[in-house]
Amino acid sequence: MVPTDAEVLAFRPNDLPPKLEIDSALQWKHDQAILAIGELRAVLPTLPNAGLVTEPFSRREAVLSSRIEGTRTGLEQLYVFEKQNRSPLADETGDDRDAREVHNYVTALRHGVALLPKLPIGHRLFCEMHERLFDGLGRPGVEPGAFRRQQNFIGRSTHIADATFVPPPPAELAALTSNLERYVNGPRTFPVLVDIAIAHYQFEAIHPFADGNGRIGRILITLMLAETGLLPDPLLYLSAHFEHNRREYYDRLLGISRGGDWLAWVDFFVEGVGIVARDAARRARSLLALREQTRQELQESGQSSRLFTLVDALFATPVTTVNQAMETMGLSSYRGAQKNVERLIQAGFLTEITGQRRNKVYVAKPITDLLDAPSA
Ligand SMILES: Nc1ncnc2c1ncn2[C@@H]1O[C@H](COP(=O)(O)OP(=O)(O)OP(=O)(O)O)[C@@H](O)[C@H]1O
Repeated sequence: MVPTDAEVLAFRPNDLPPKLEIDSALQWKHDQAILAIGELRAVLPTLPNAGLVTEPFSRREAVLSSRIEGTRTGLEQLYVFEKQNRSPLADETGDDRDAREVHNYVTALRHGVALLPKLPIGHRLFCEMHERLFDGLGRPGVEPGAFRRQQNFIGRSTHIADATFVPPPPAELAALTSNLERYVNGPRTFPVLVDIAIAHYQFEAIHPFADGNGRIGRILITLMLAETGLLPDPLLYLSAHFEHNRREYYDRLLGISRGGDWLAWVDFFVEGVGIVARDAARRARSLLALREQTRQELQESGQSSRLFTLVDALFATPVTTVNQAMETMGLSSYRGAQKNVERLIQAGFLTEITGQRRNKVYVAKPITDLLDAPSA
């Protein structure tokens, strides 16, 4: 514990690595999780292209990770925001910030992945992603891309004295982050998923930003998973597991700071990896099956192969407009594109969602439903 200028004691996490004994039960769970990742990896060569899953999975992650912290934007609204740069929810609230924040998560994640070959996972990379996460949000007290200069705390009350957890004071952040950076980029200390669980906890315990720590820390998990080479693309996201078990997620993190209970957290994390990897493999297979079925139905009803181009584009981004469809299909006539969109509406594949006379937006509901479906 270290003093703060708010007259409460703050928690300073110990430098990594922690003292941790991996027992045979945890090792077994770890091996099962690695097998589940292998199951997901095995689906990839059967896909026409990786974008069929990487694009939609990153959107699903953005929605779920942001939802842990209370945003309301769903998958469909995110897609519409990306298409129109405005949120359908803004009609009720006049406020686009919720959707923009989820969209920013996609951008921050993508930016982090793009920087991976150039930067070590650490201070600069975290700040680069944080800058994207808060871009254009104008959140008071948050400096996008910069570590906090103030003491912060976690808890329901607005008084630090009643906080559940008080992270280290700003003066400690640089040294703690350097230690985390050395750990993350150094040789593995524990089995790989255990090291990633440790890094996520440490990042959350440091809580280097005024806001956005949960989300940057969850992107850190995906970046570390991508670095392991277990999967060729960033495809594995833990937010569904954390969102589903939010209380336990928070309690397990707190359990380390309060009682050094690393095992319970690592066990919860590793089990989660197995669950989300199997779920991702199932979802990828279902997407592929839906694509095959849709193509077959269109073929049987004598549709042109141009329409398949549109269907395939919808699997990467399940929202379109007539103008966009025209471009995707390489058509020169608006009317021609409109006819094709109507064919997909009749086939039950596209649904208009704005209810407007102009600027109509069409969503491929069979795809968004499949992505939105709760984990089995
Ligand atoms: N006891 C705890 N110790 C350390 N980290 C915790 C603890 N409880 C929760 N957390 C982490 O802190 C995150 C919340 O921190 P923060 O508010 O900075 O993140 P966020 O992504 O911005 O969320 P929000 O959108 O609410 O601001 C949680 O998502 C979780 O990852």
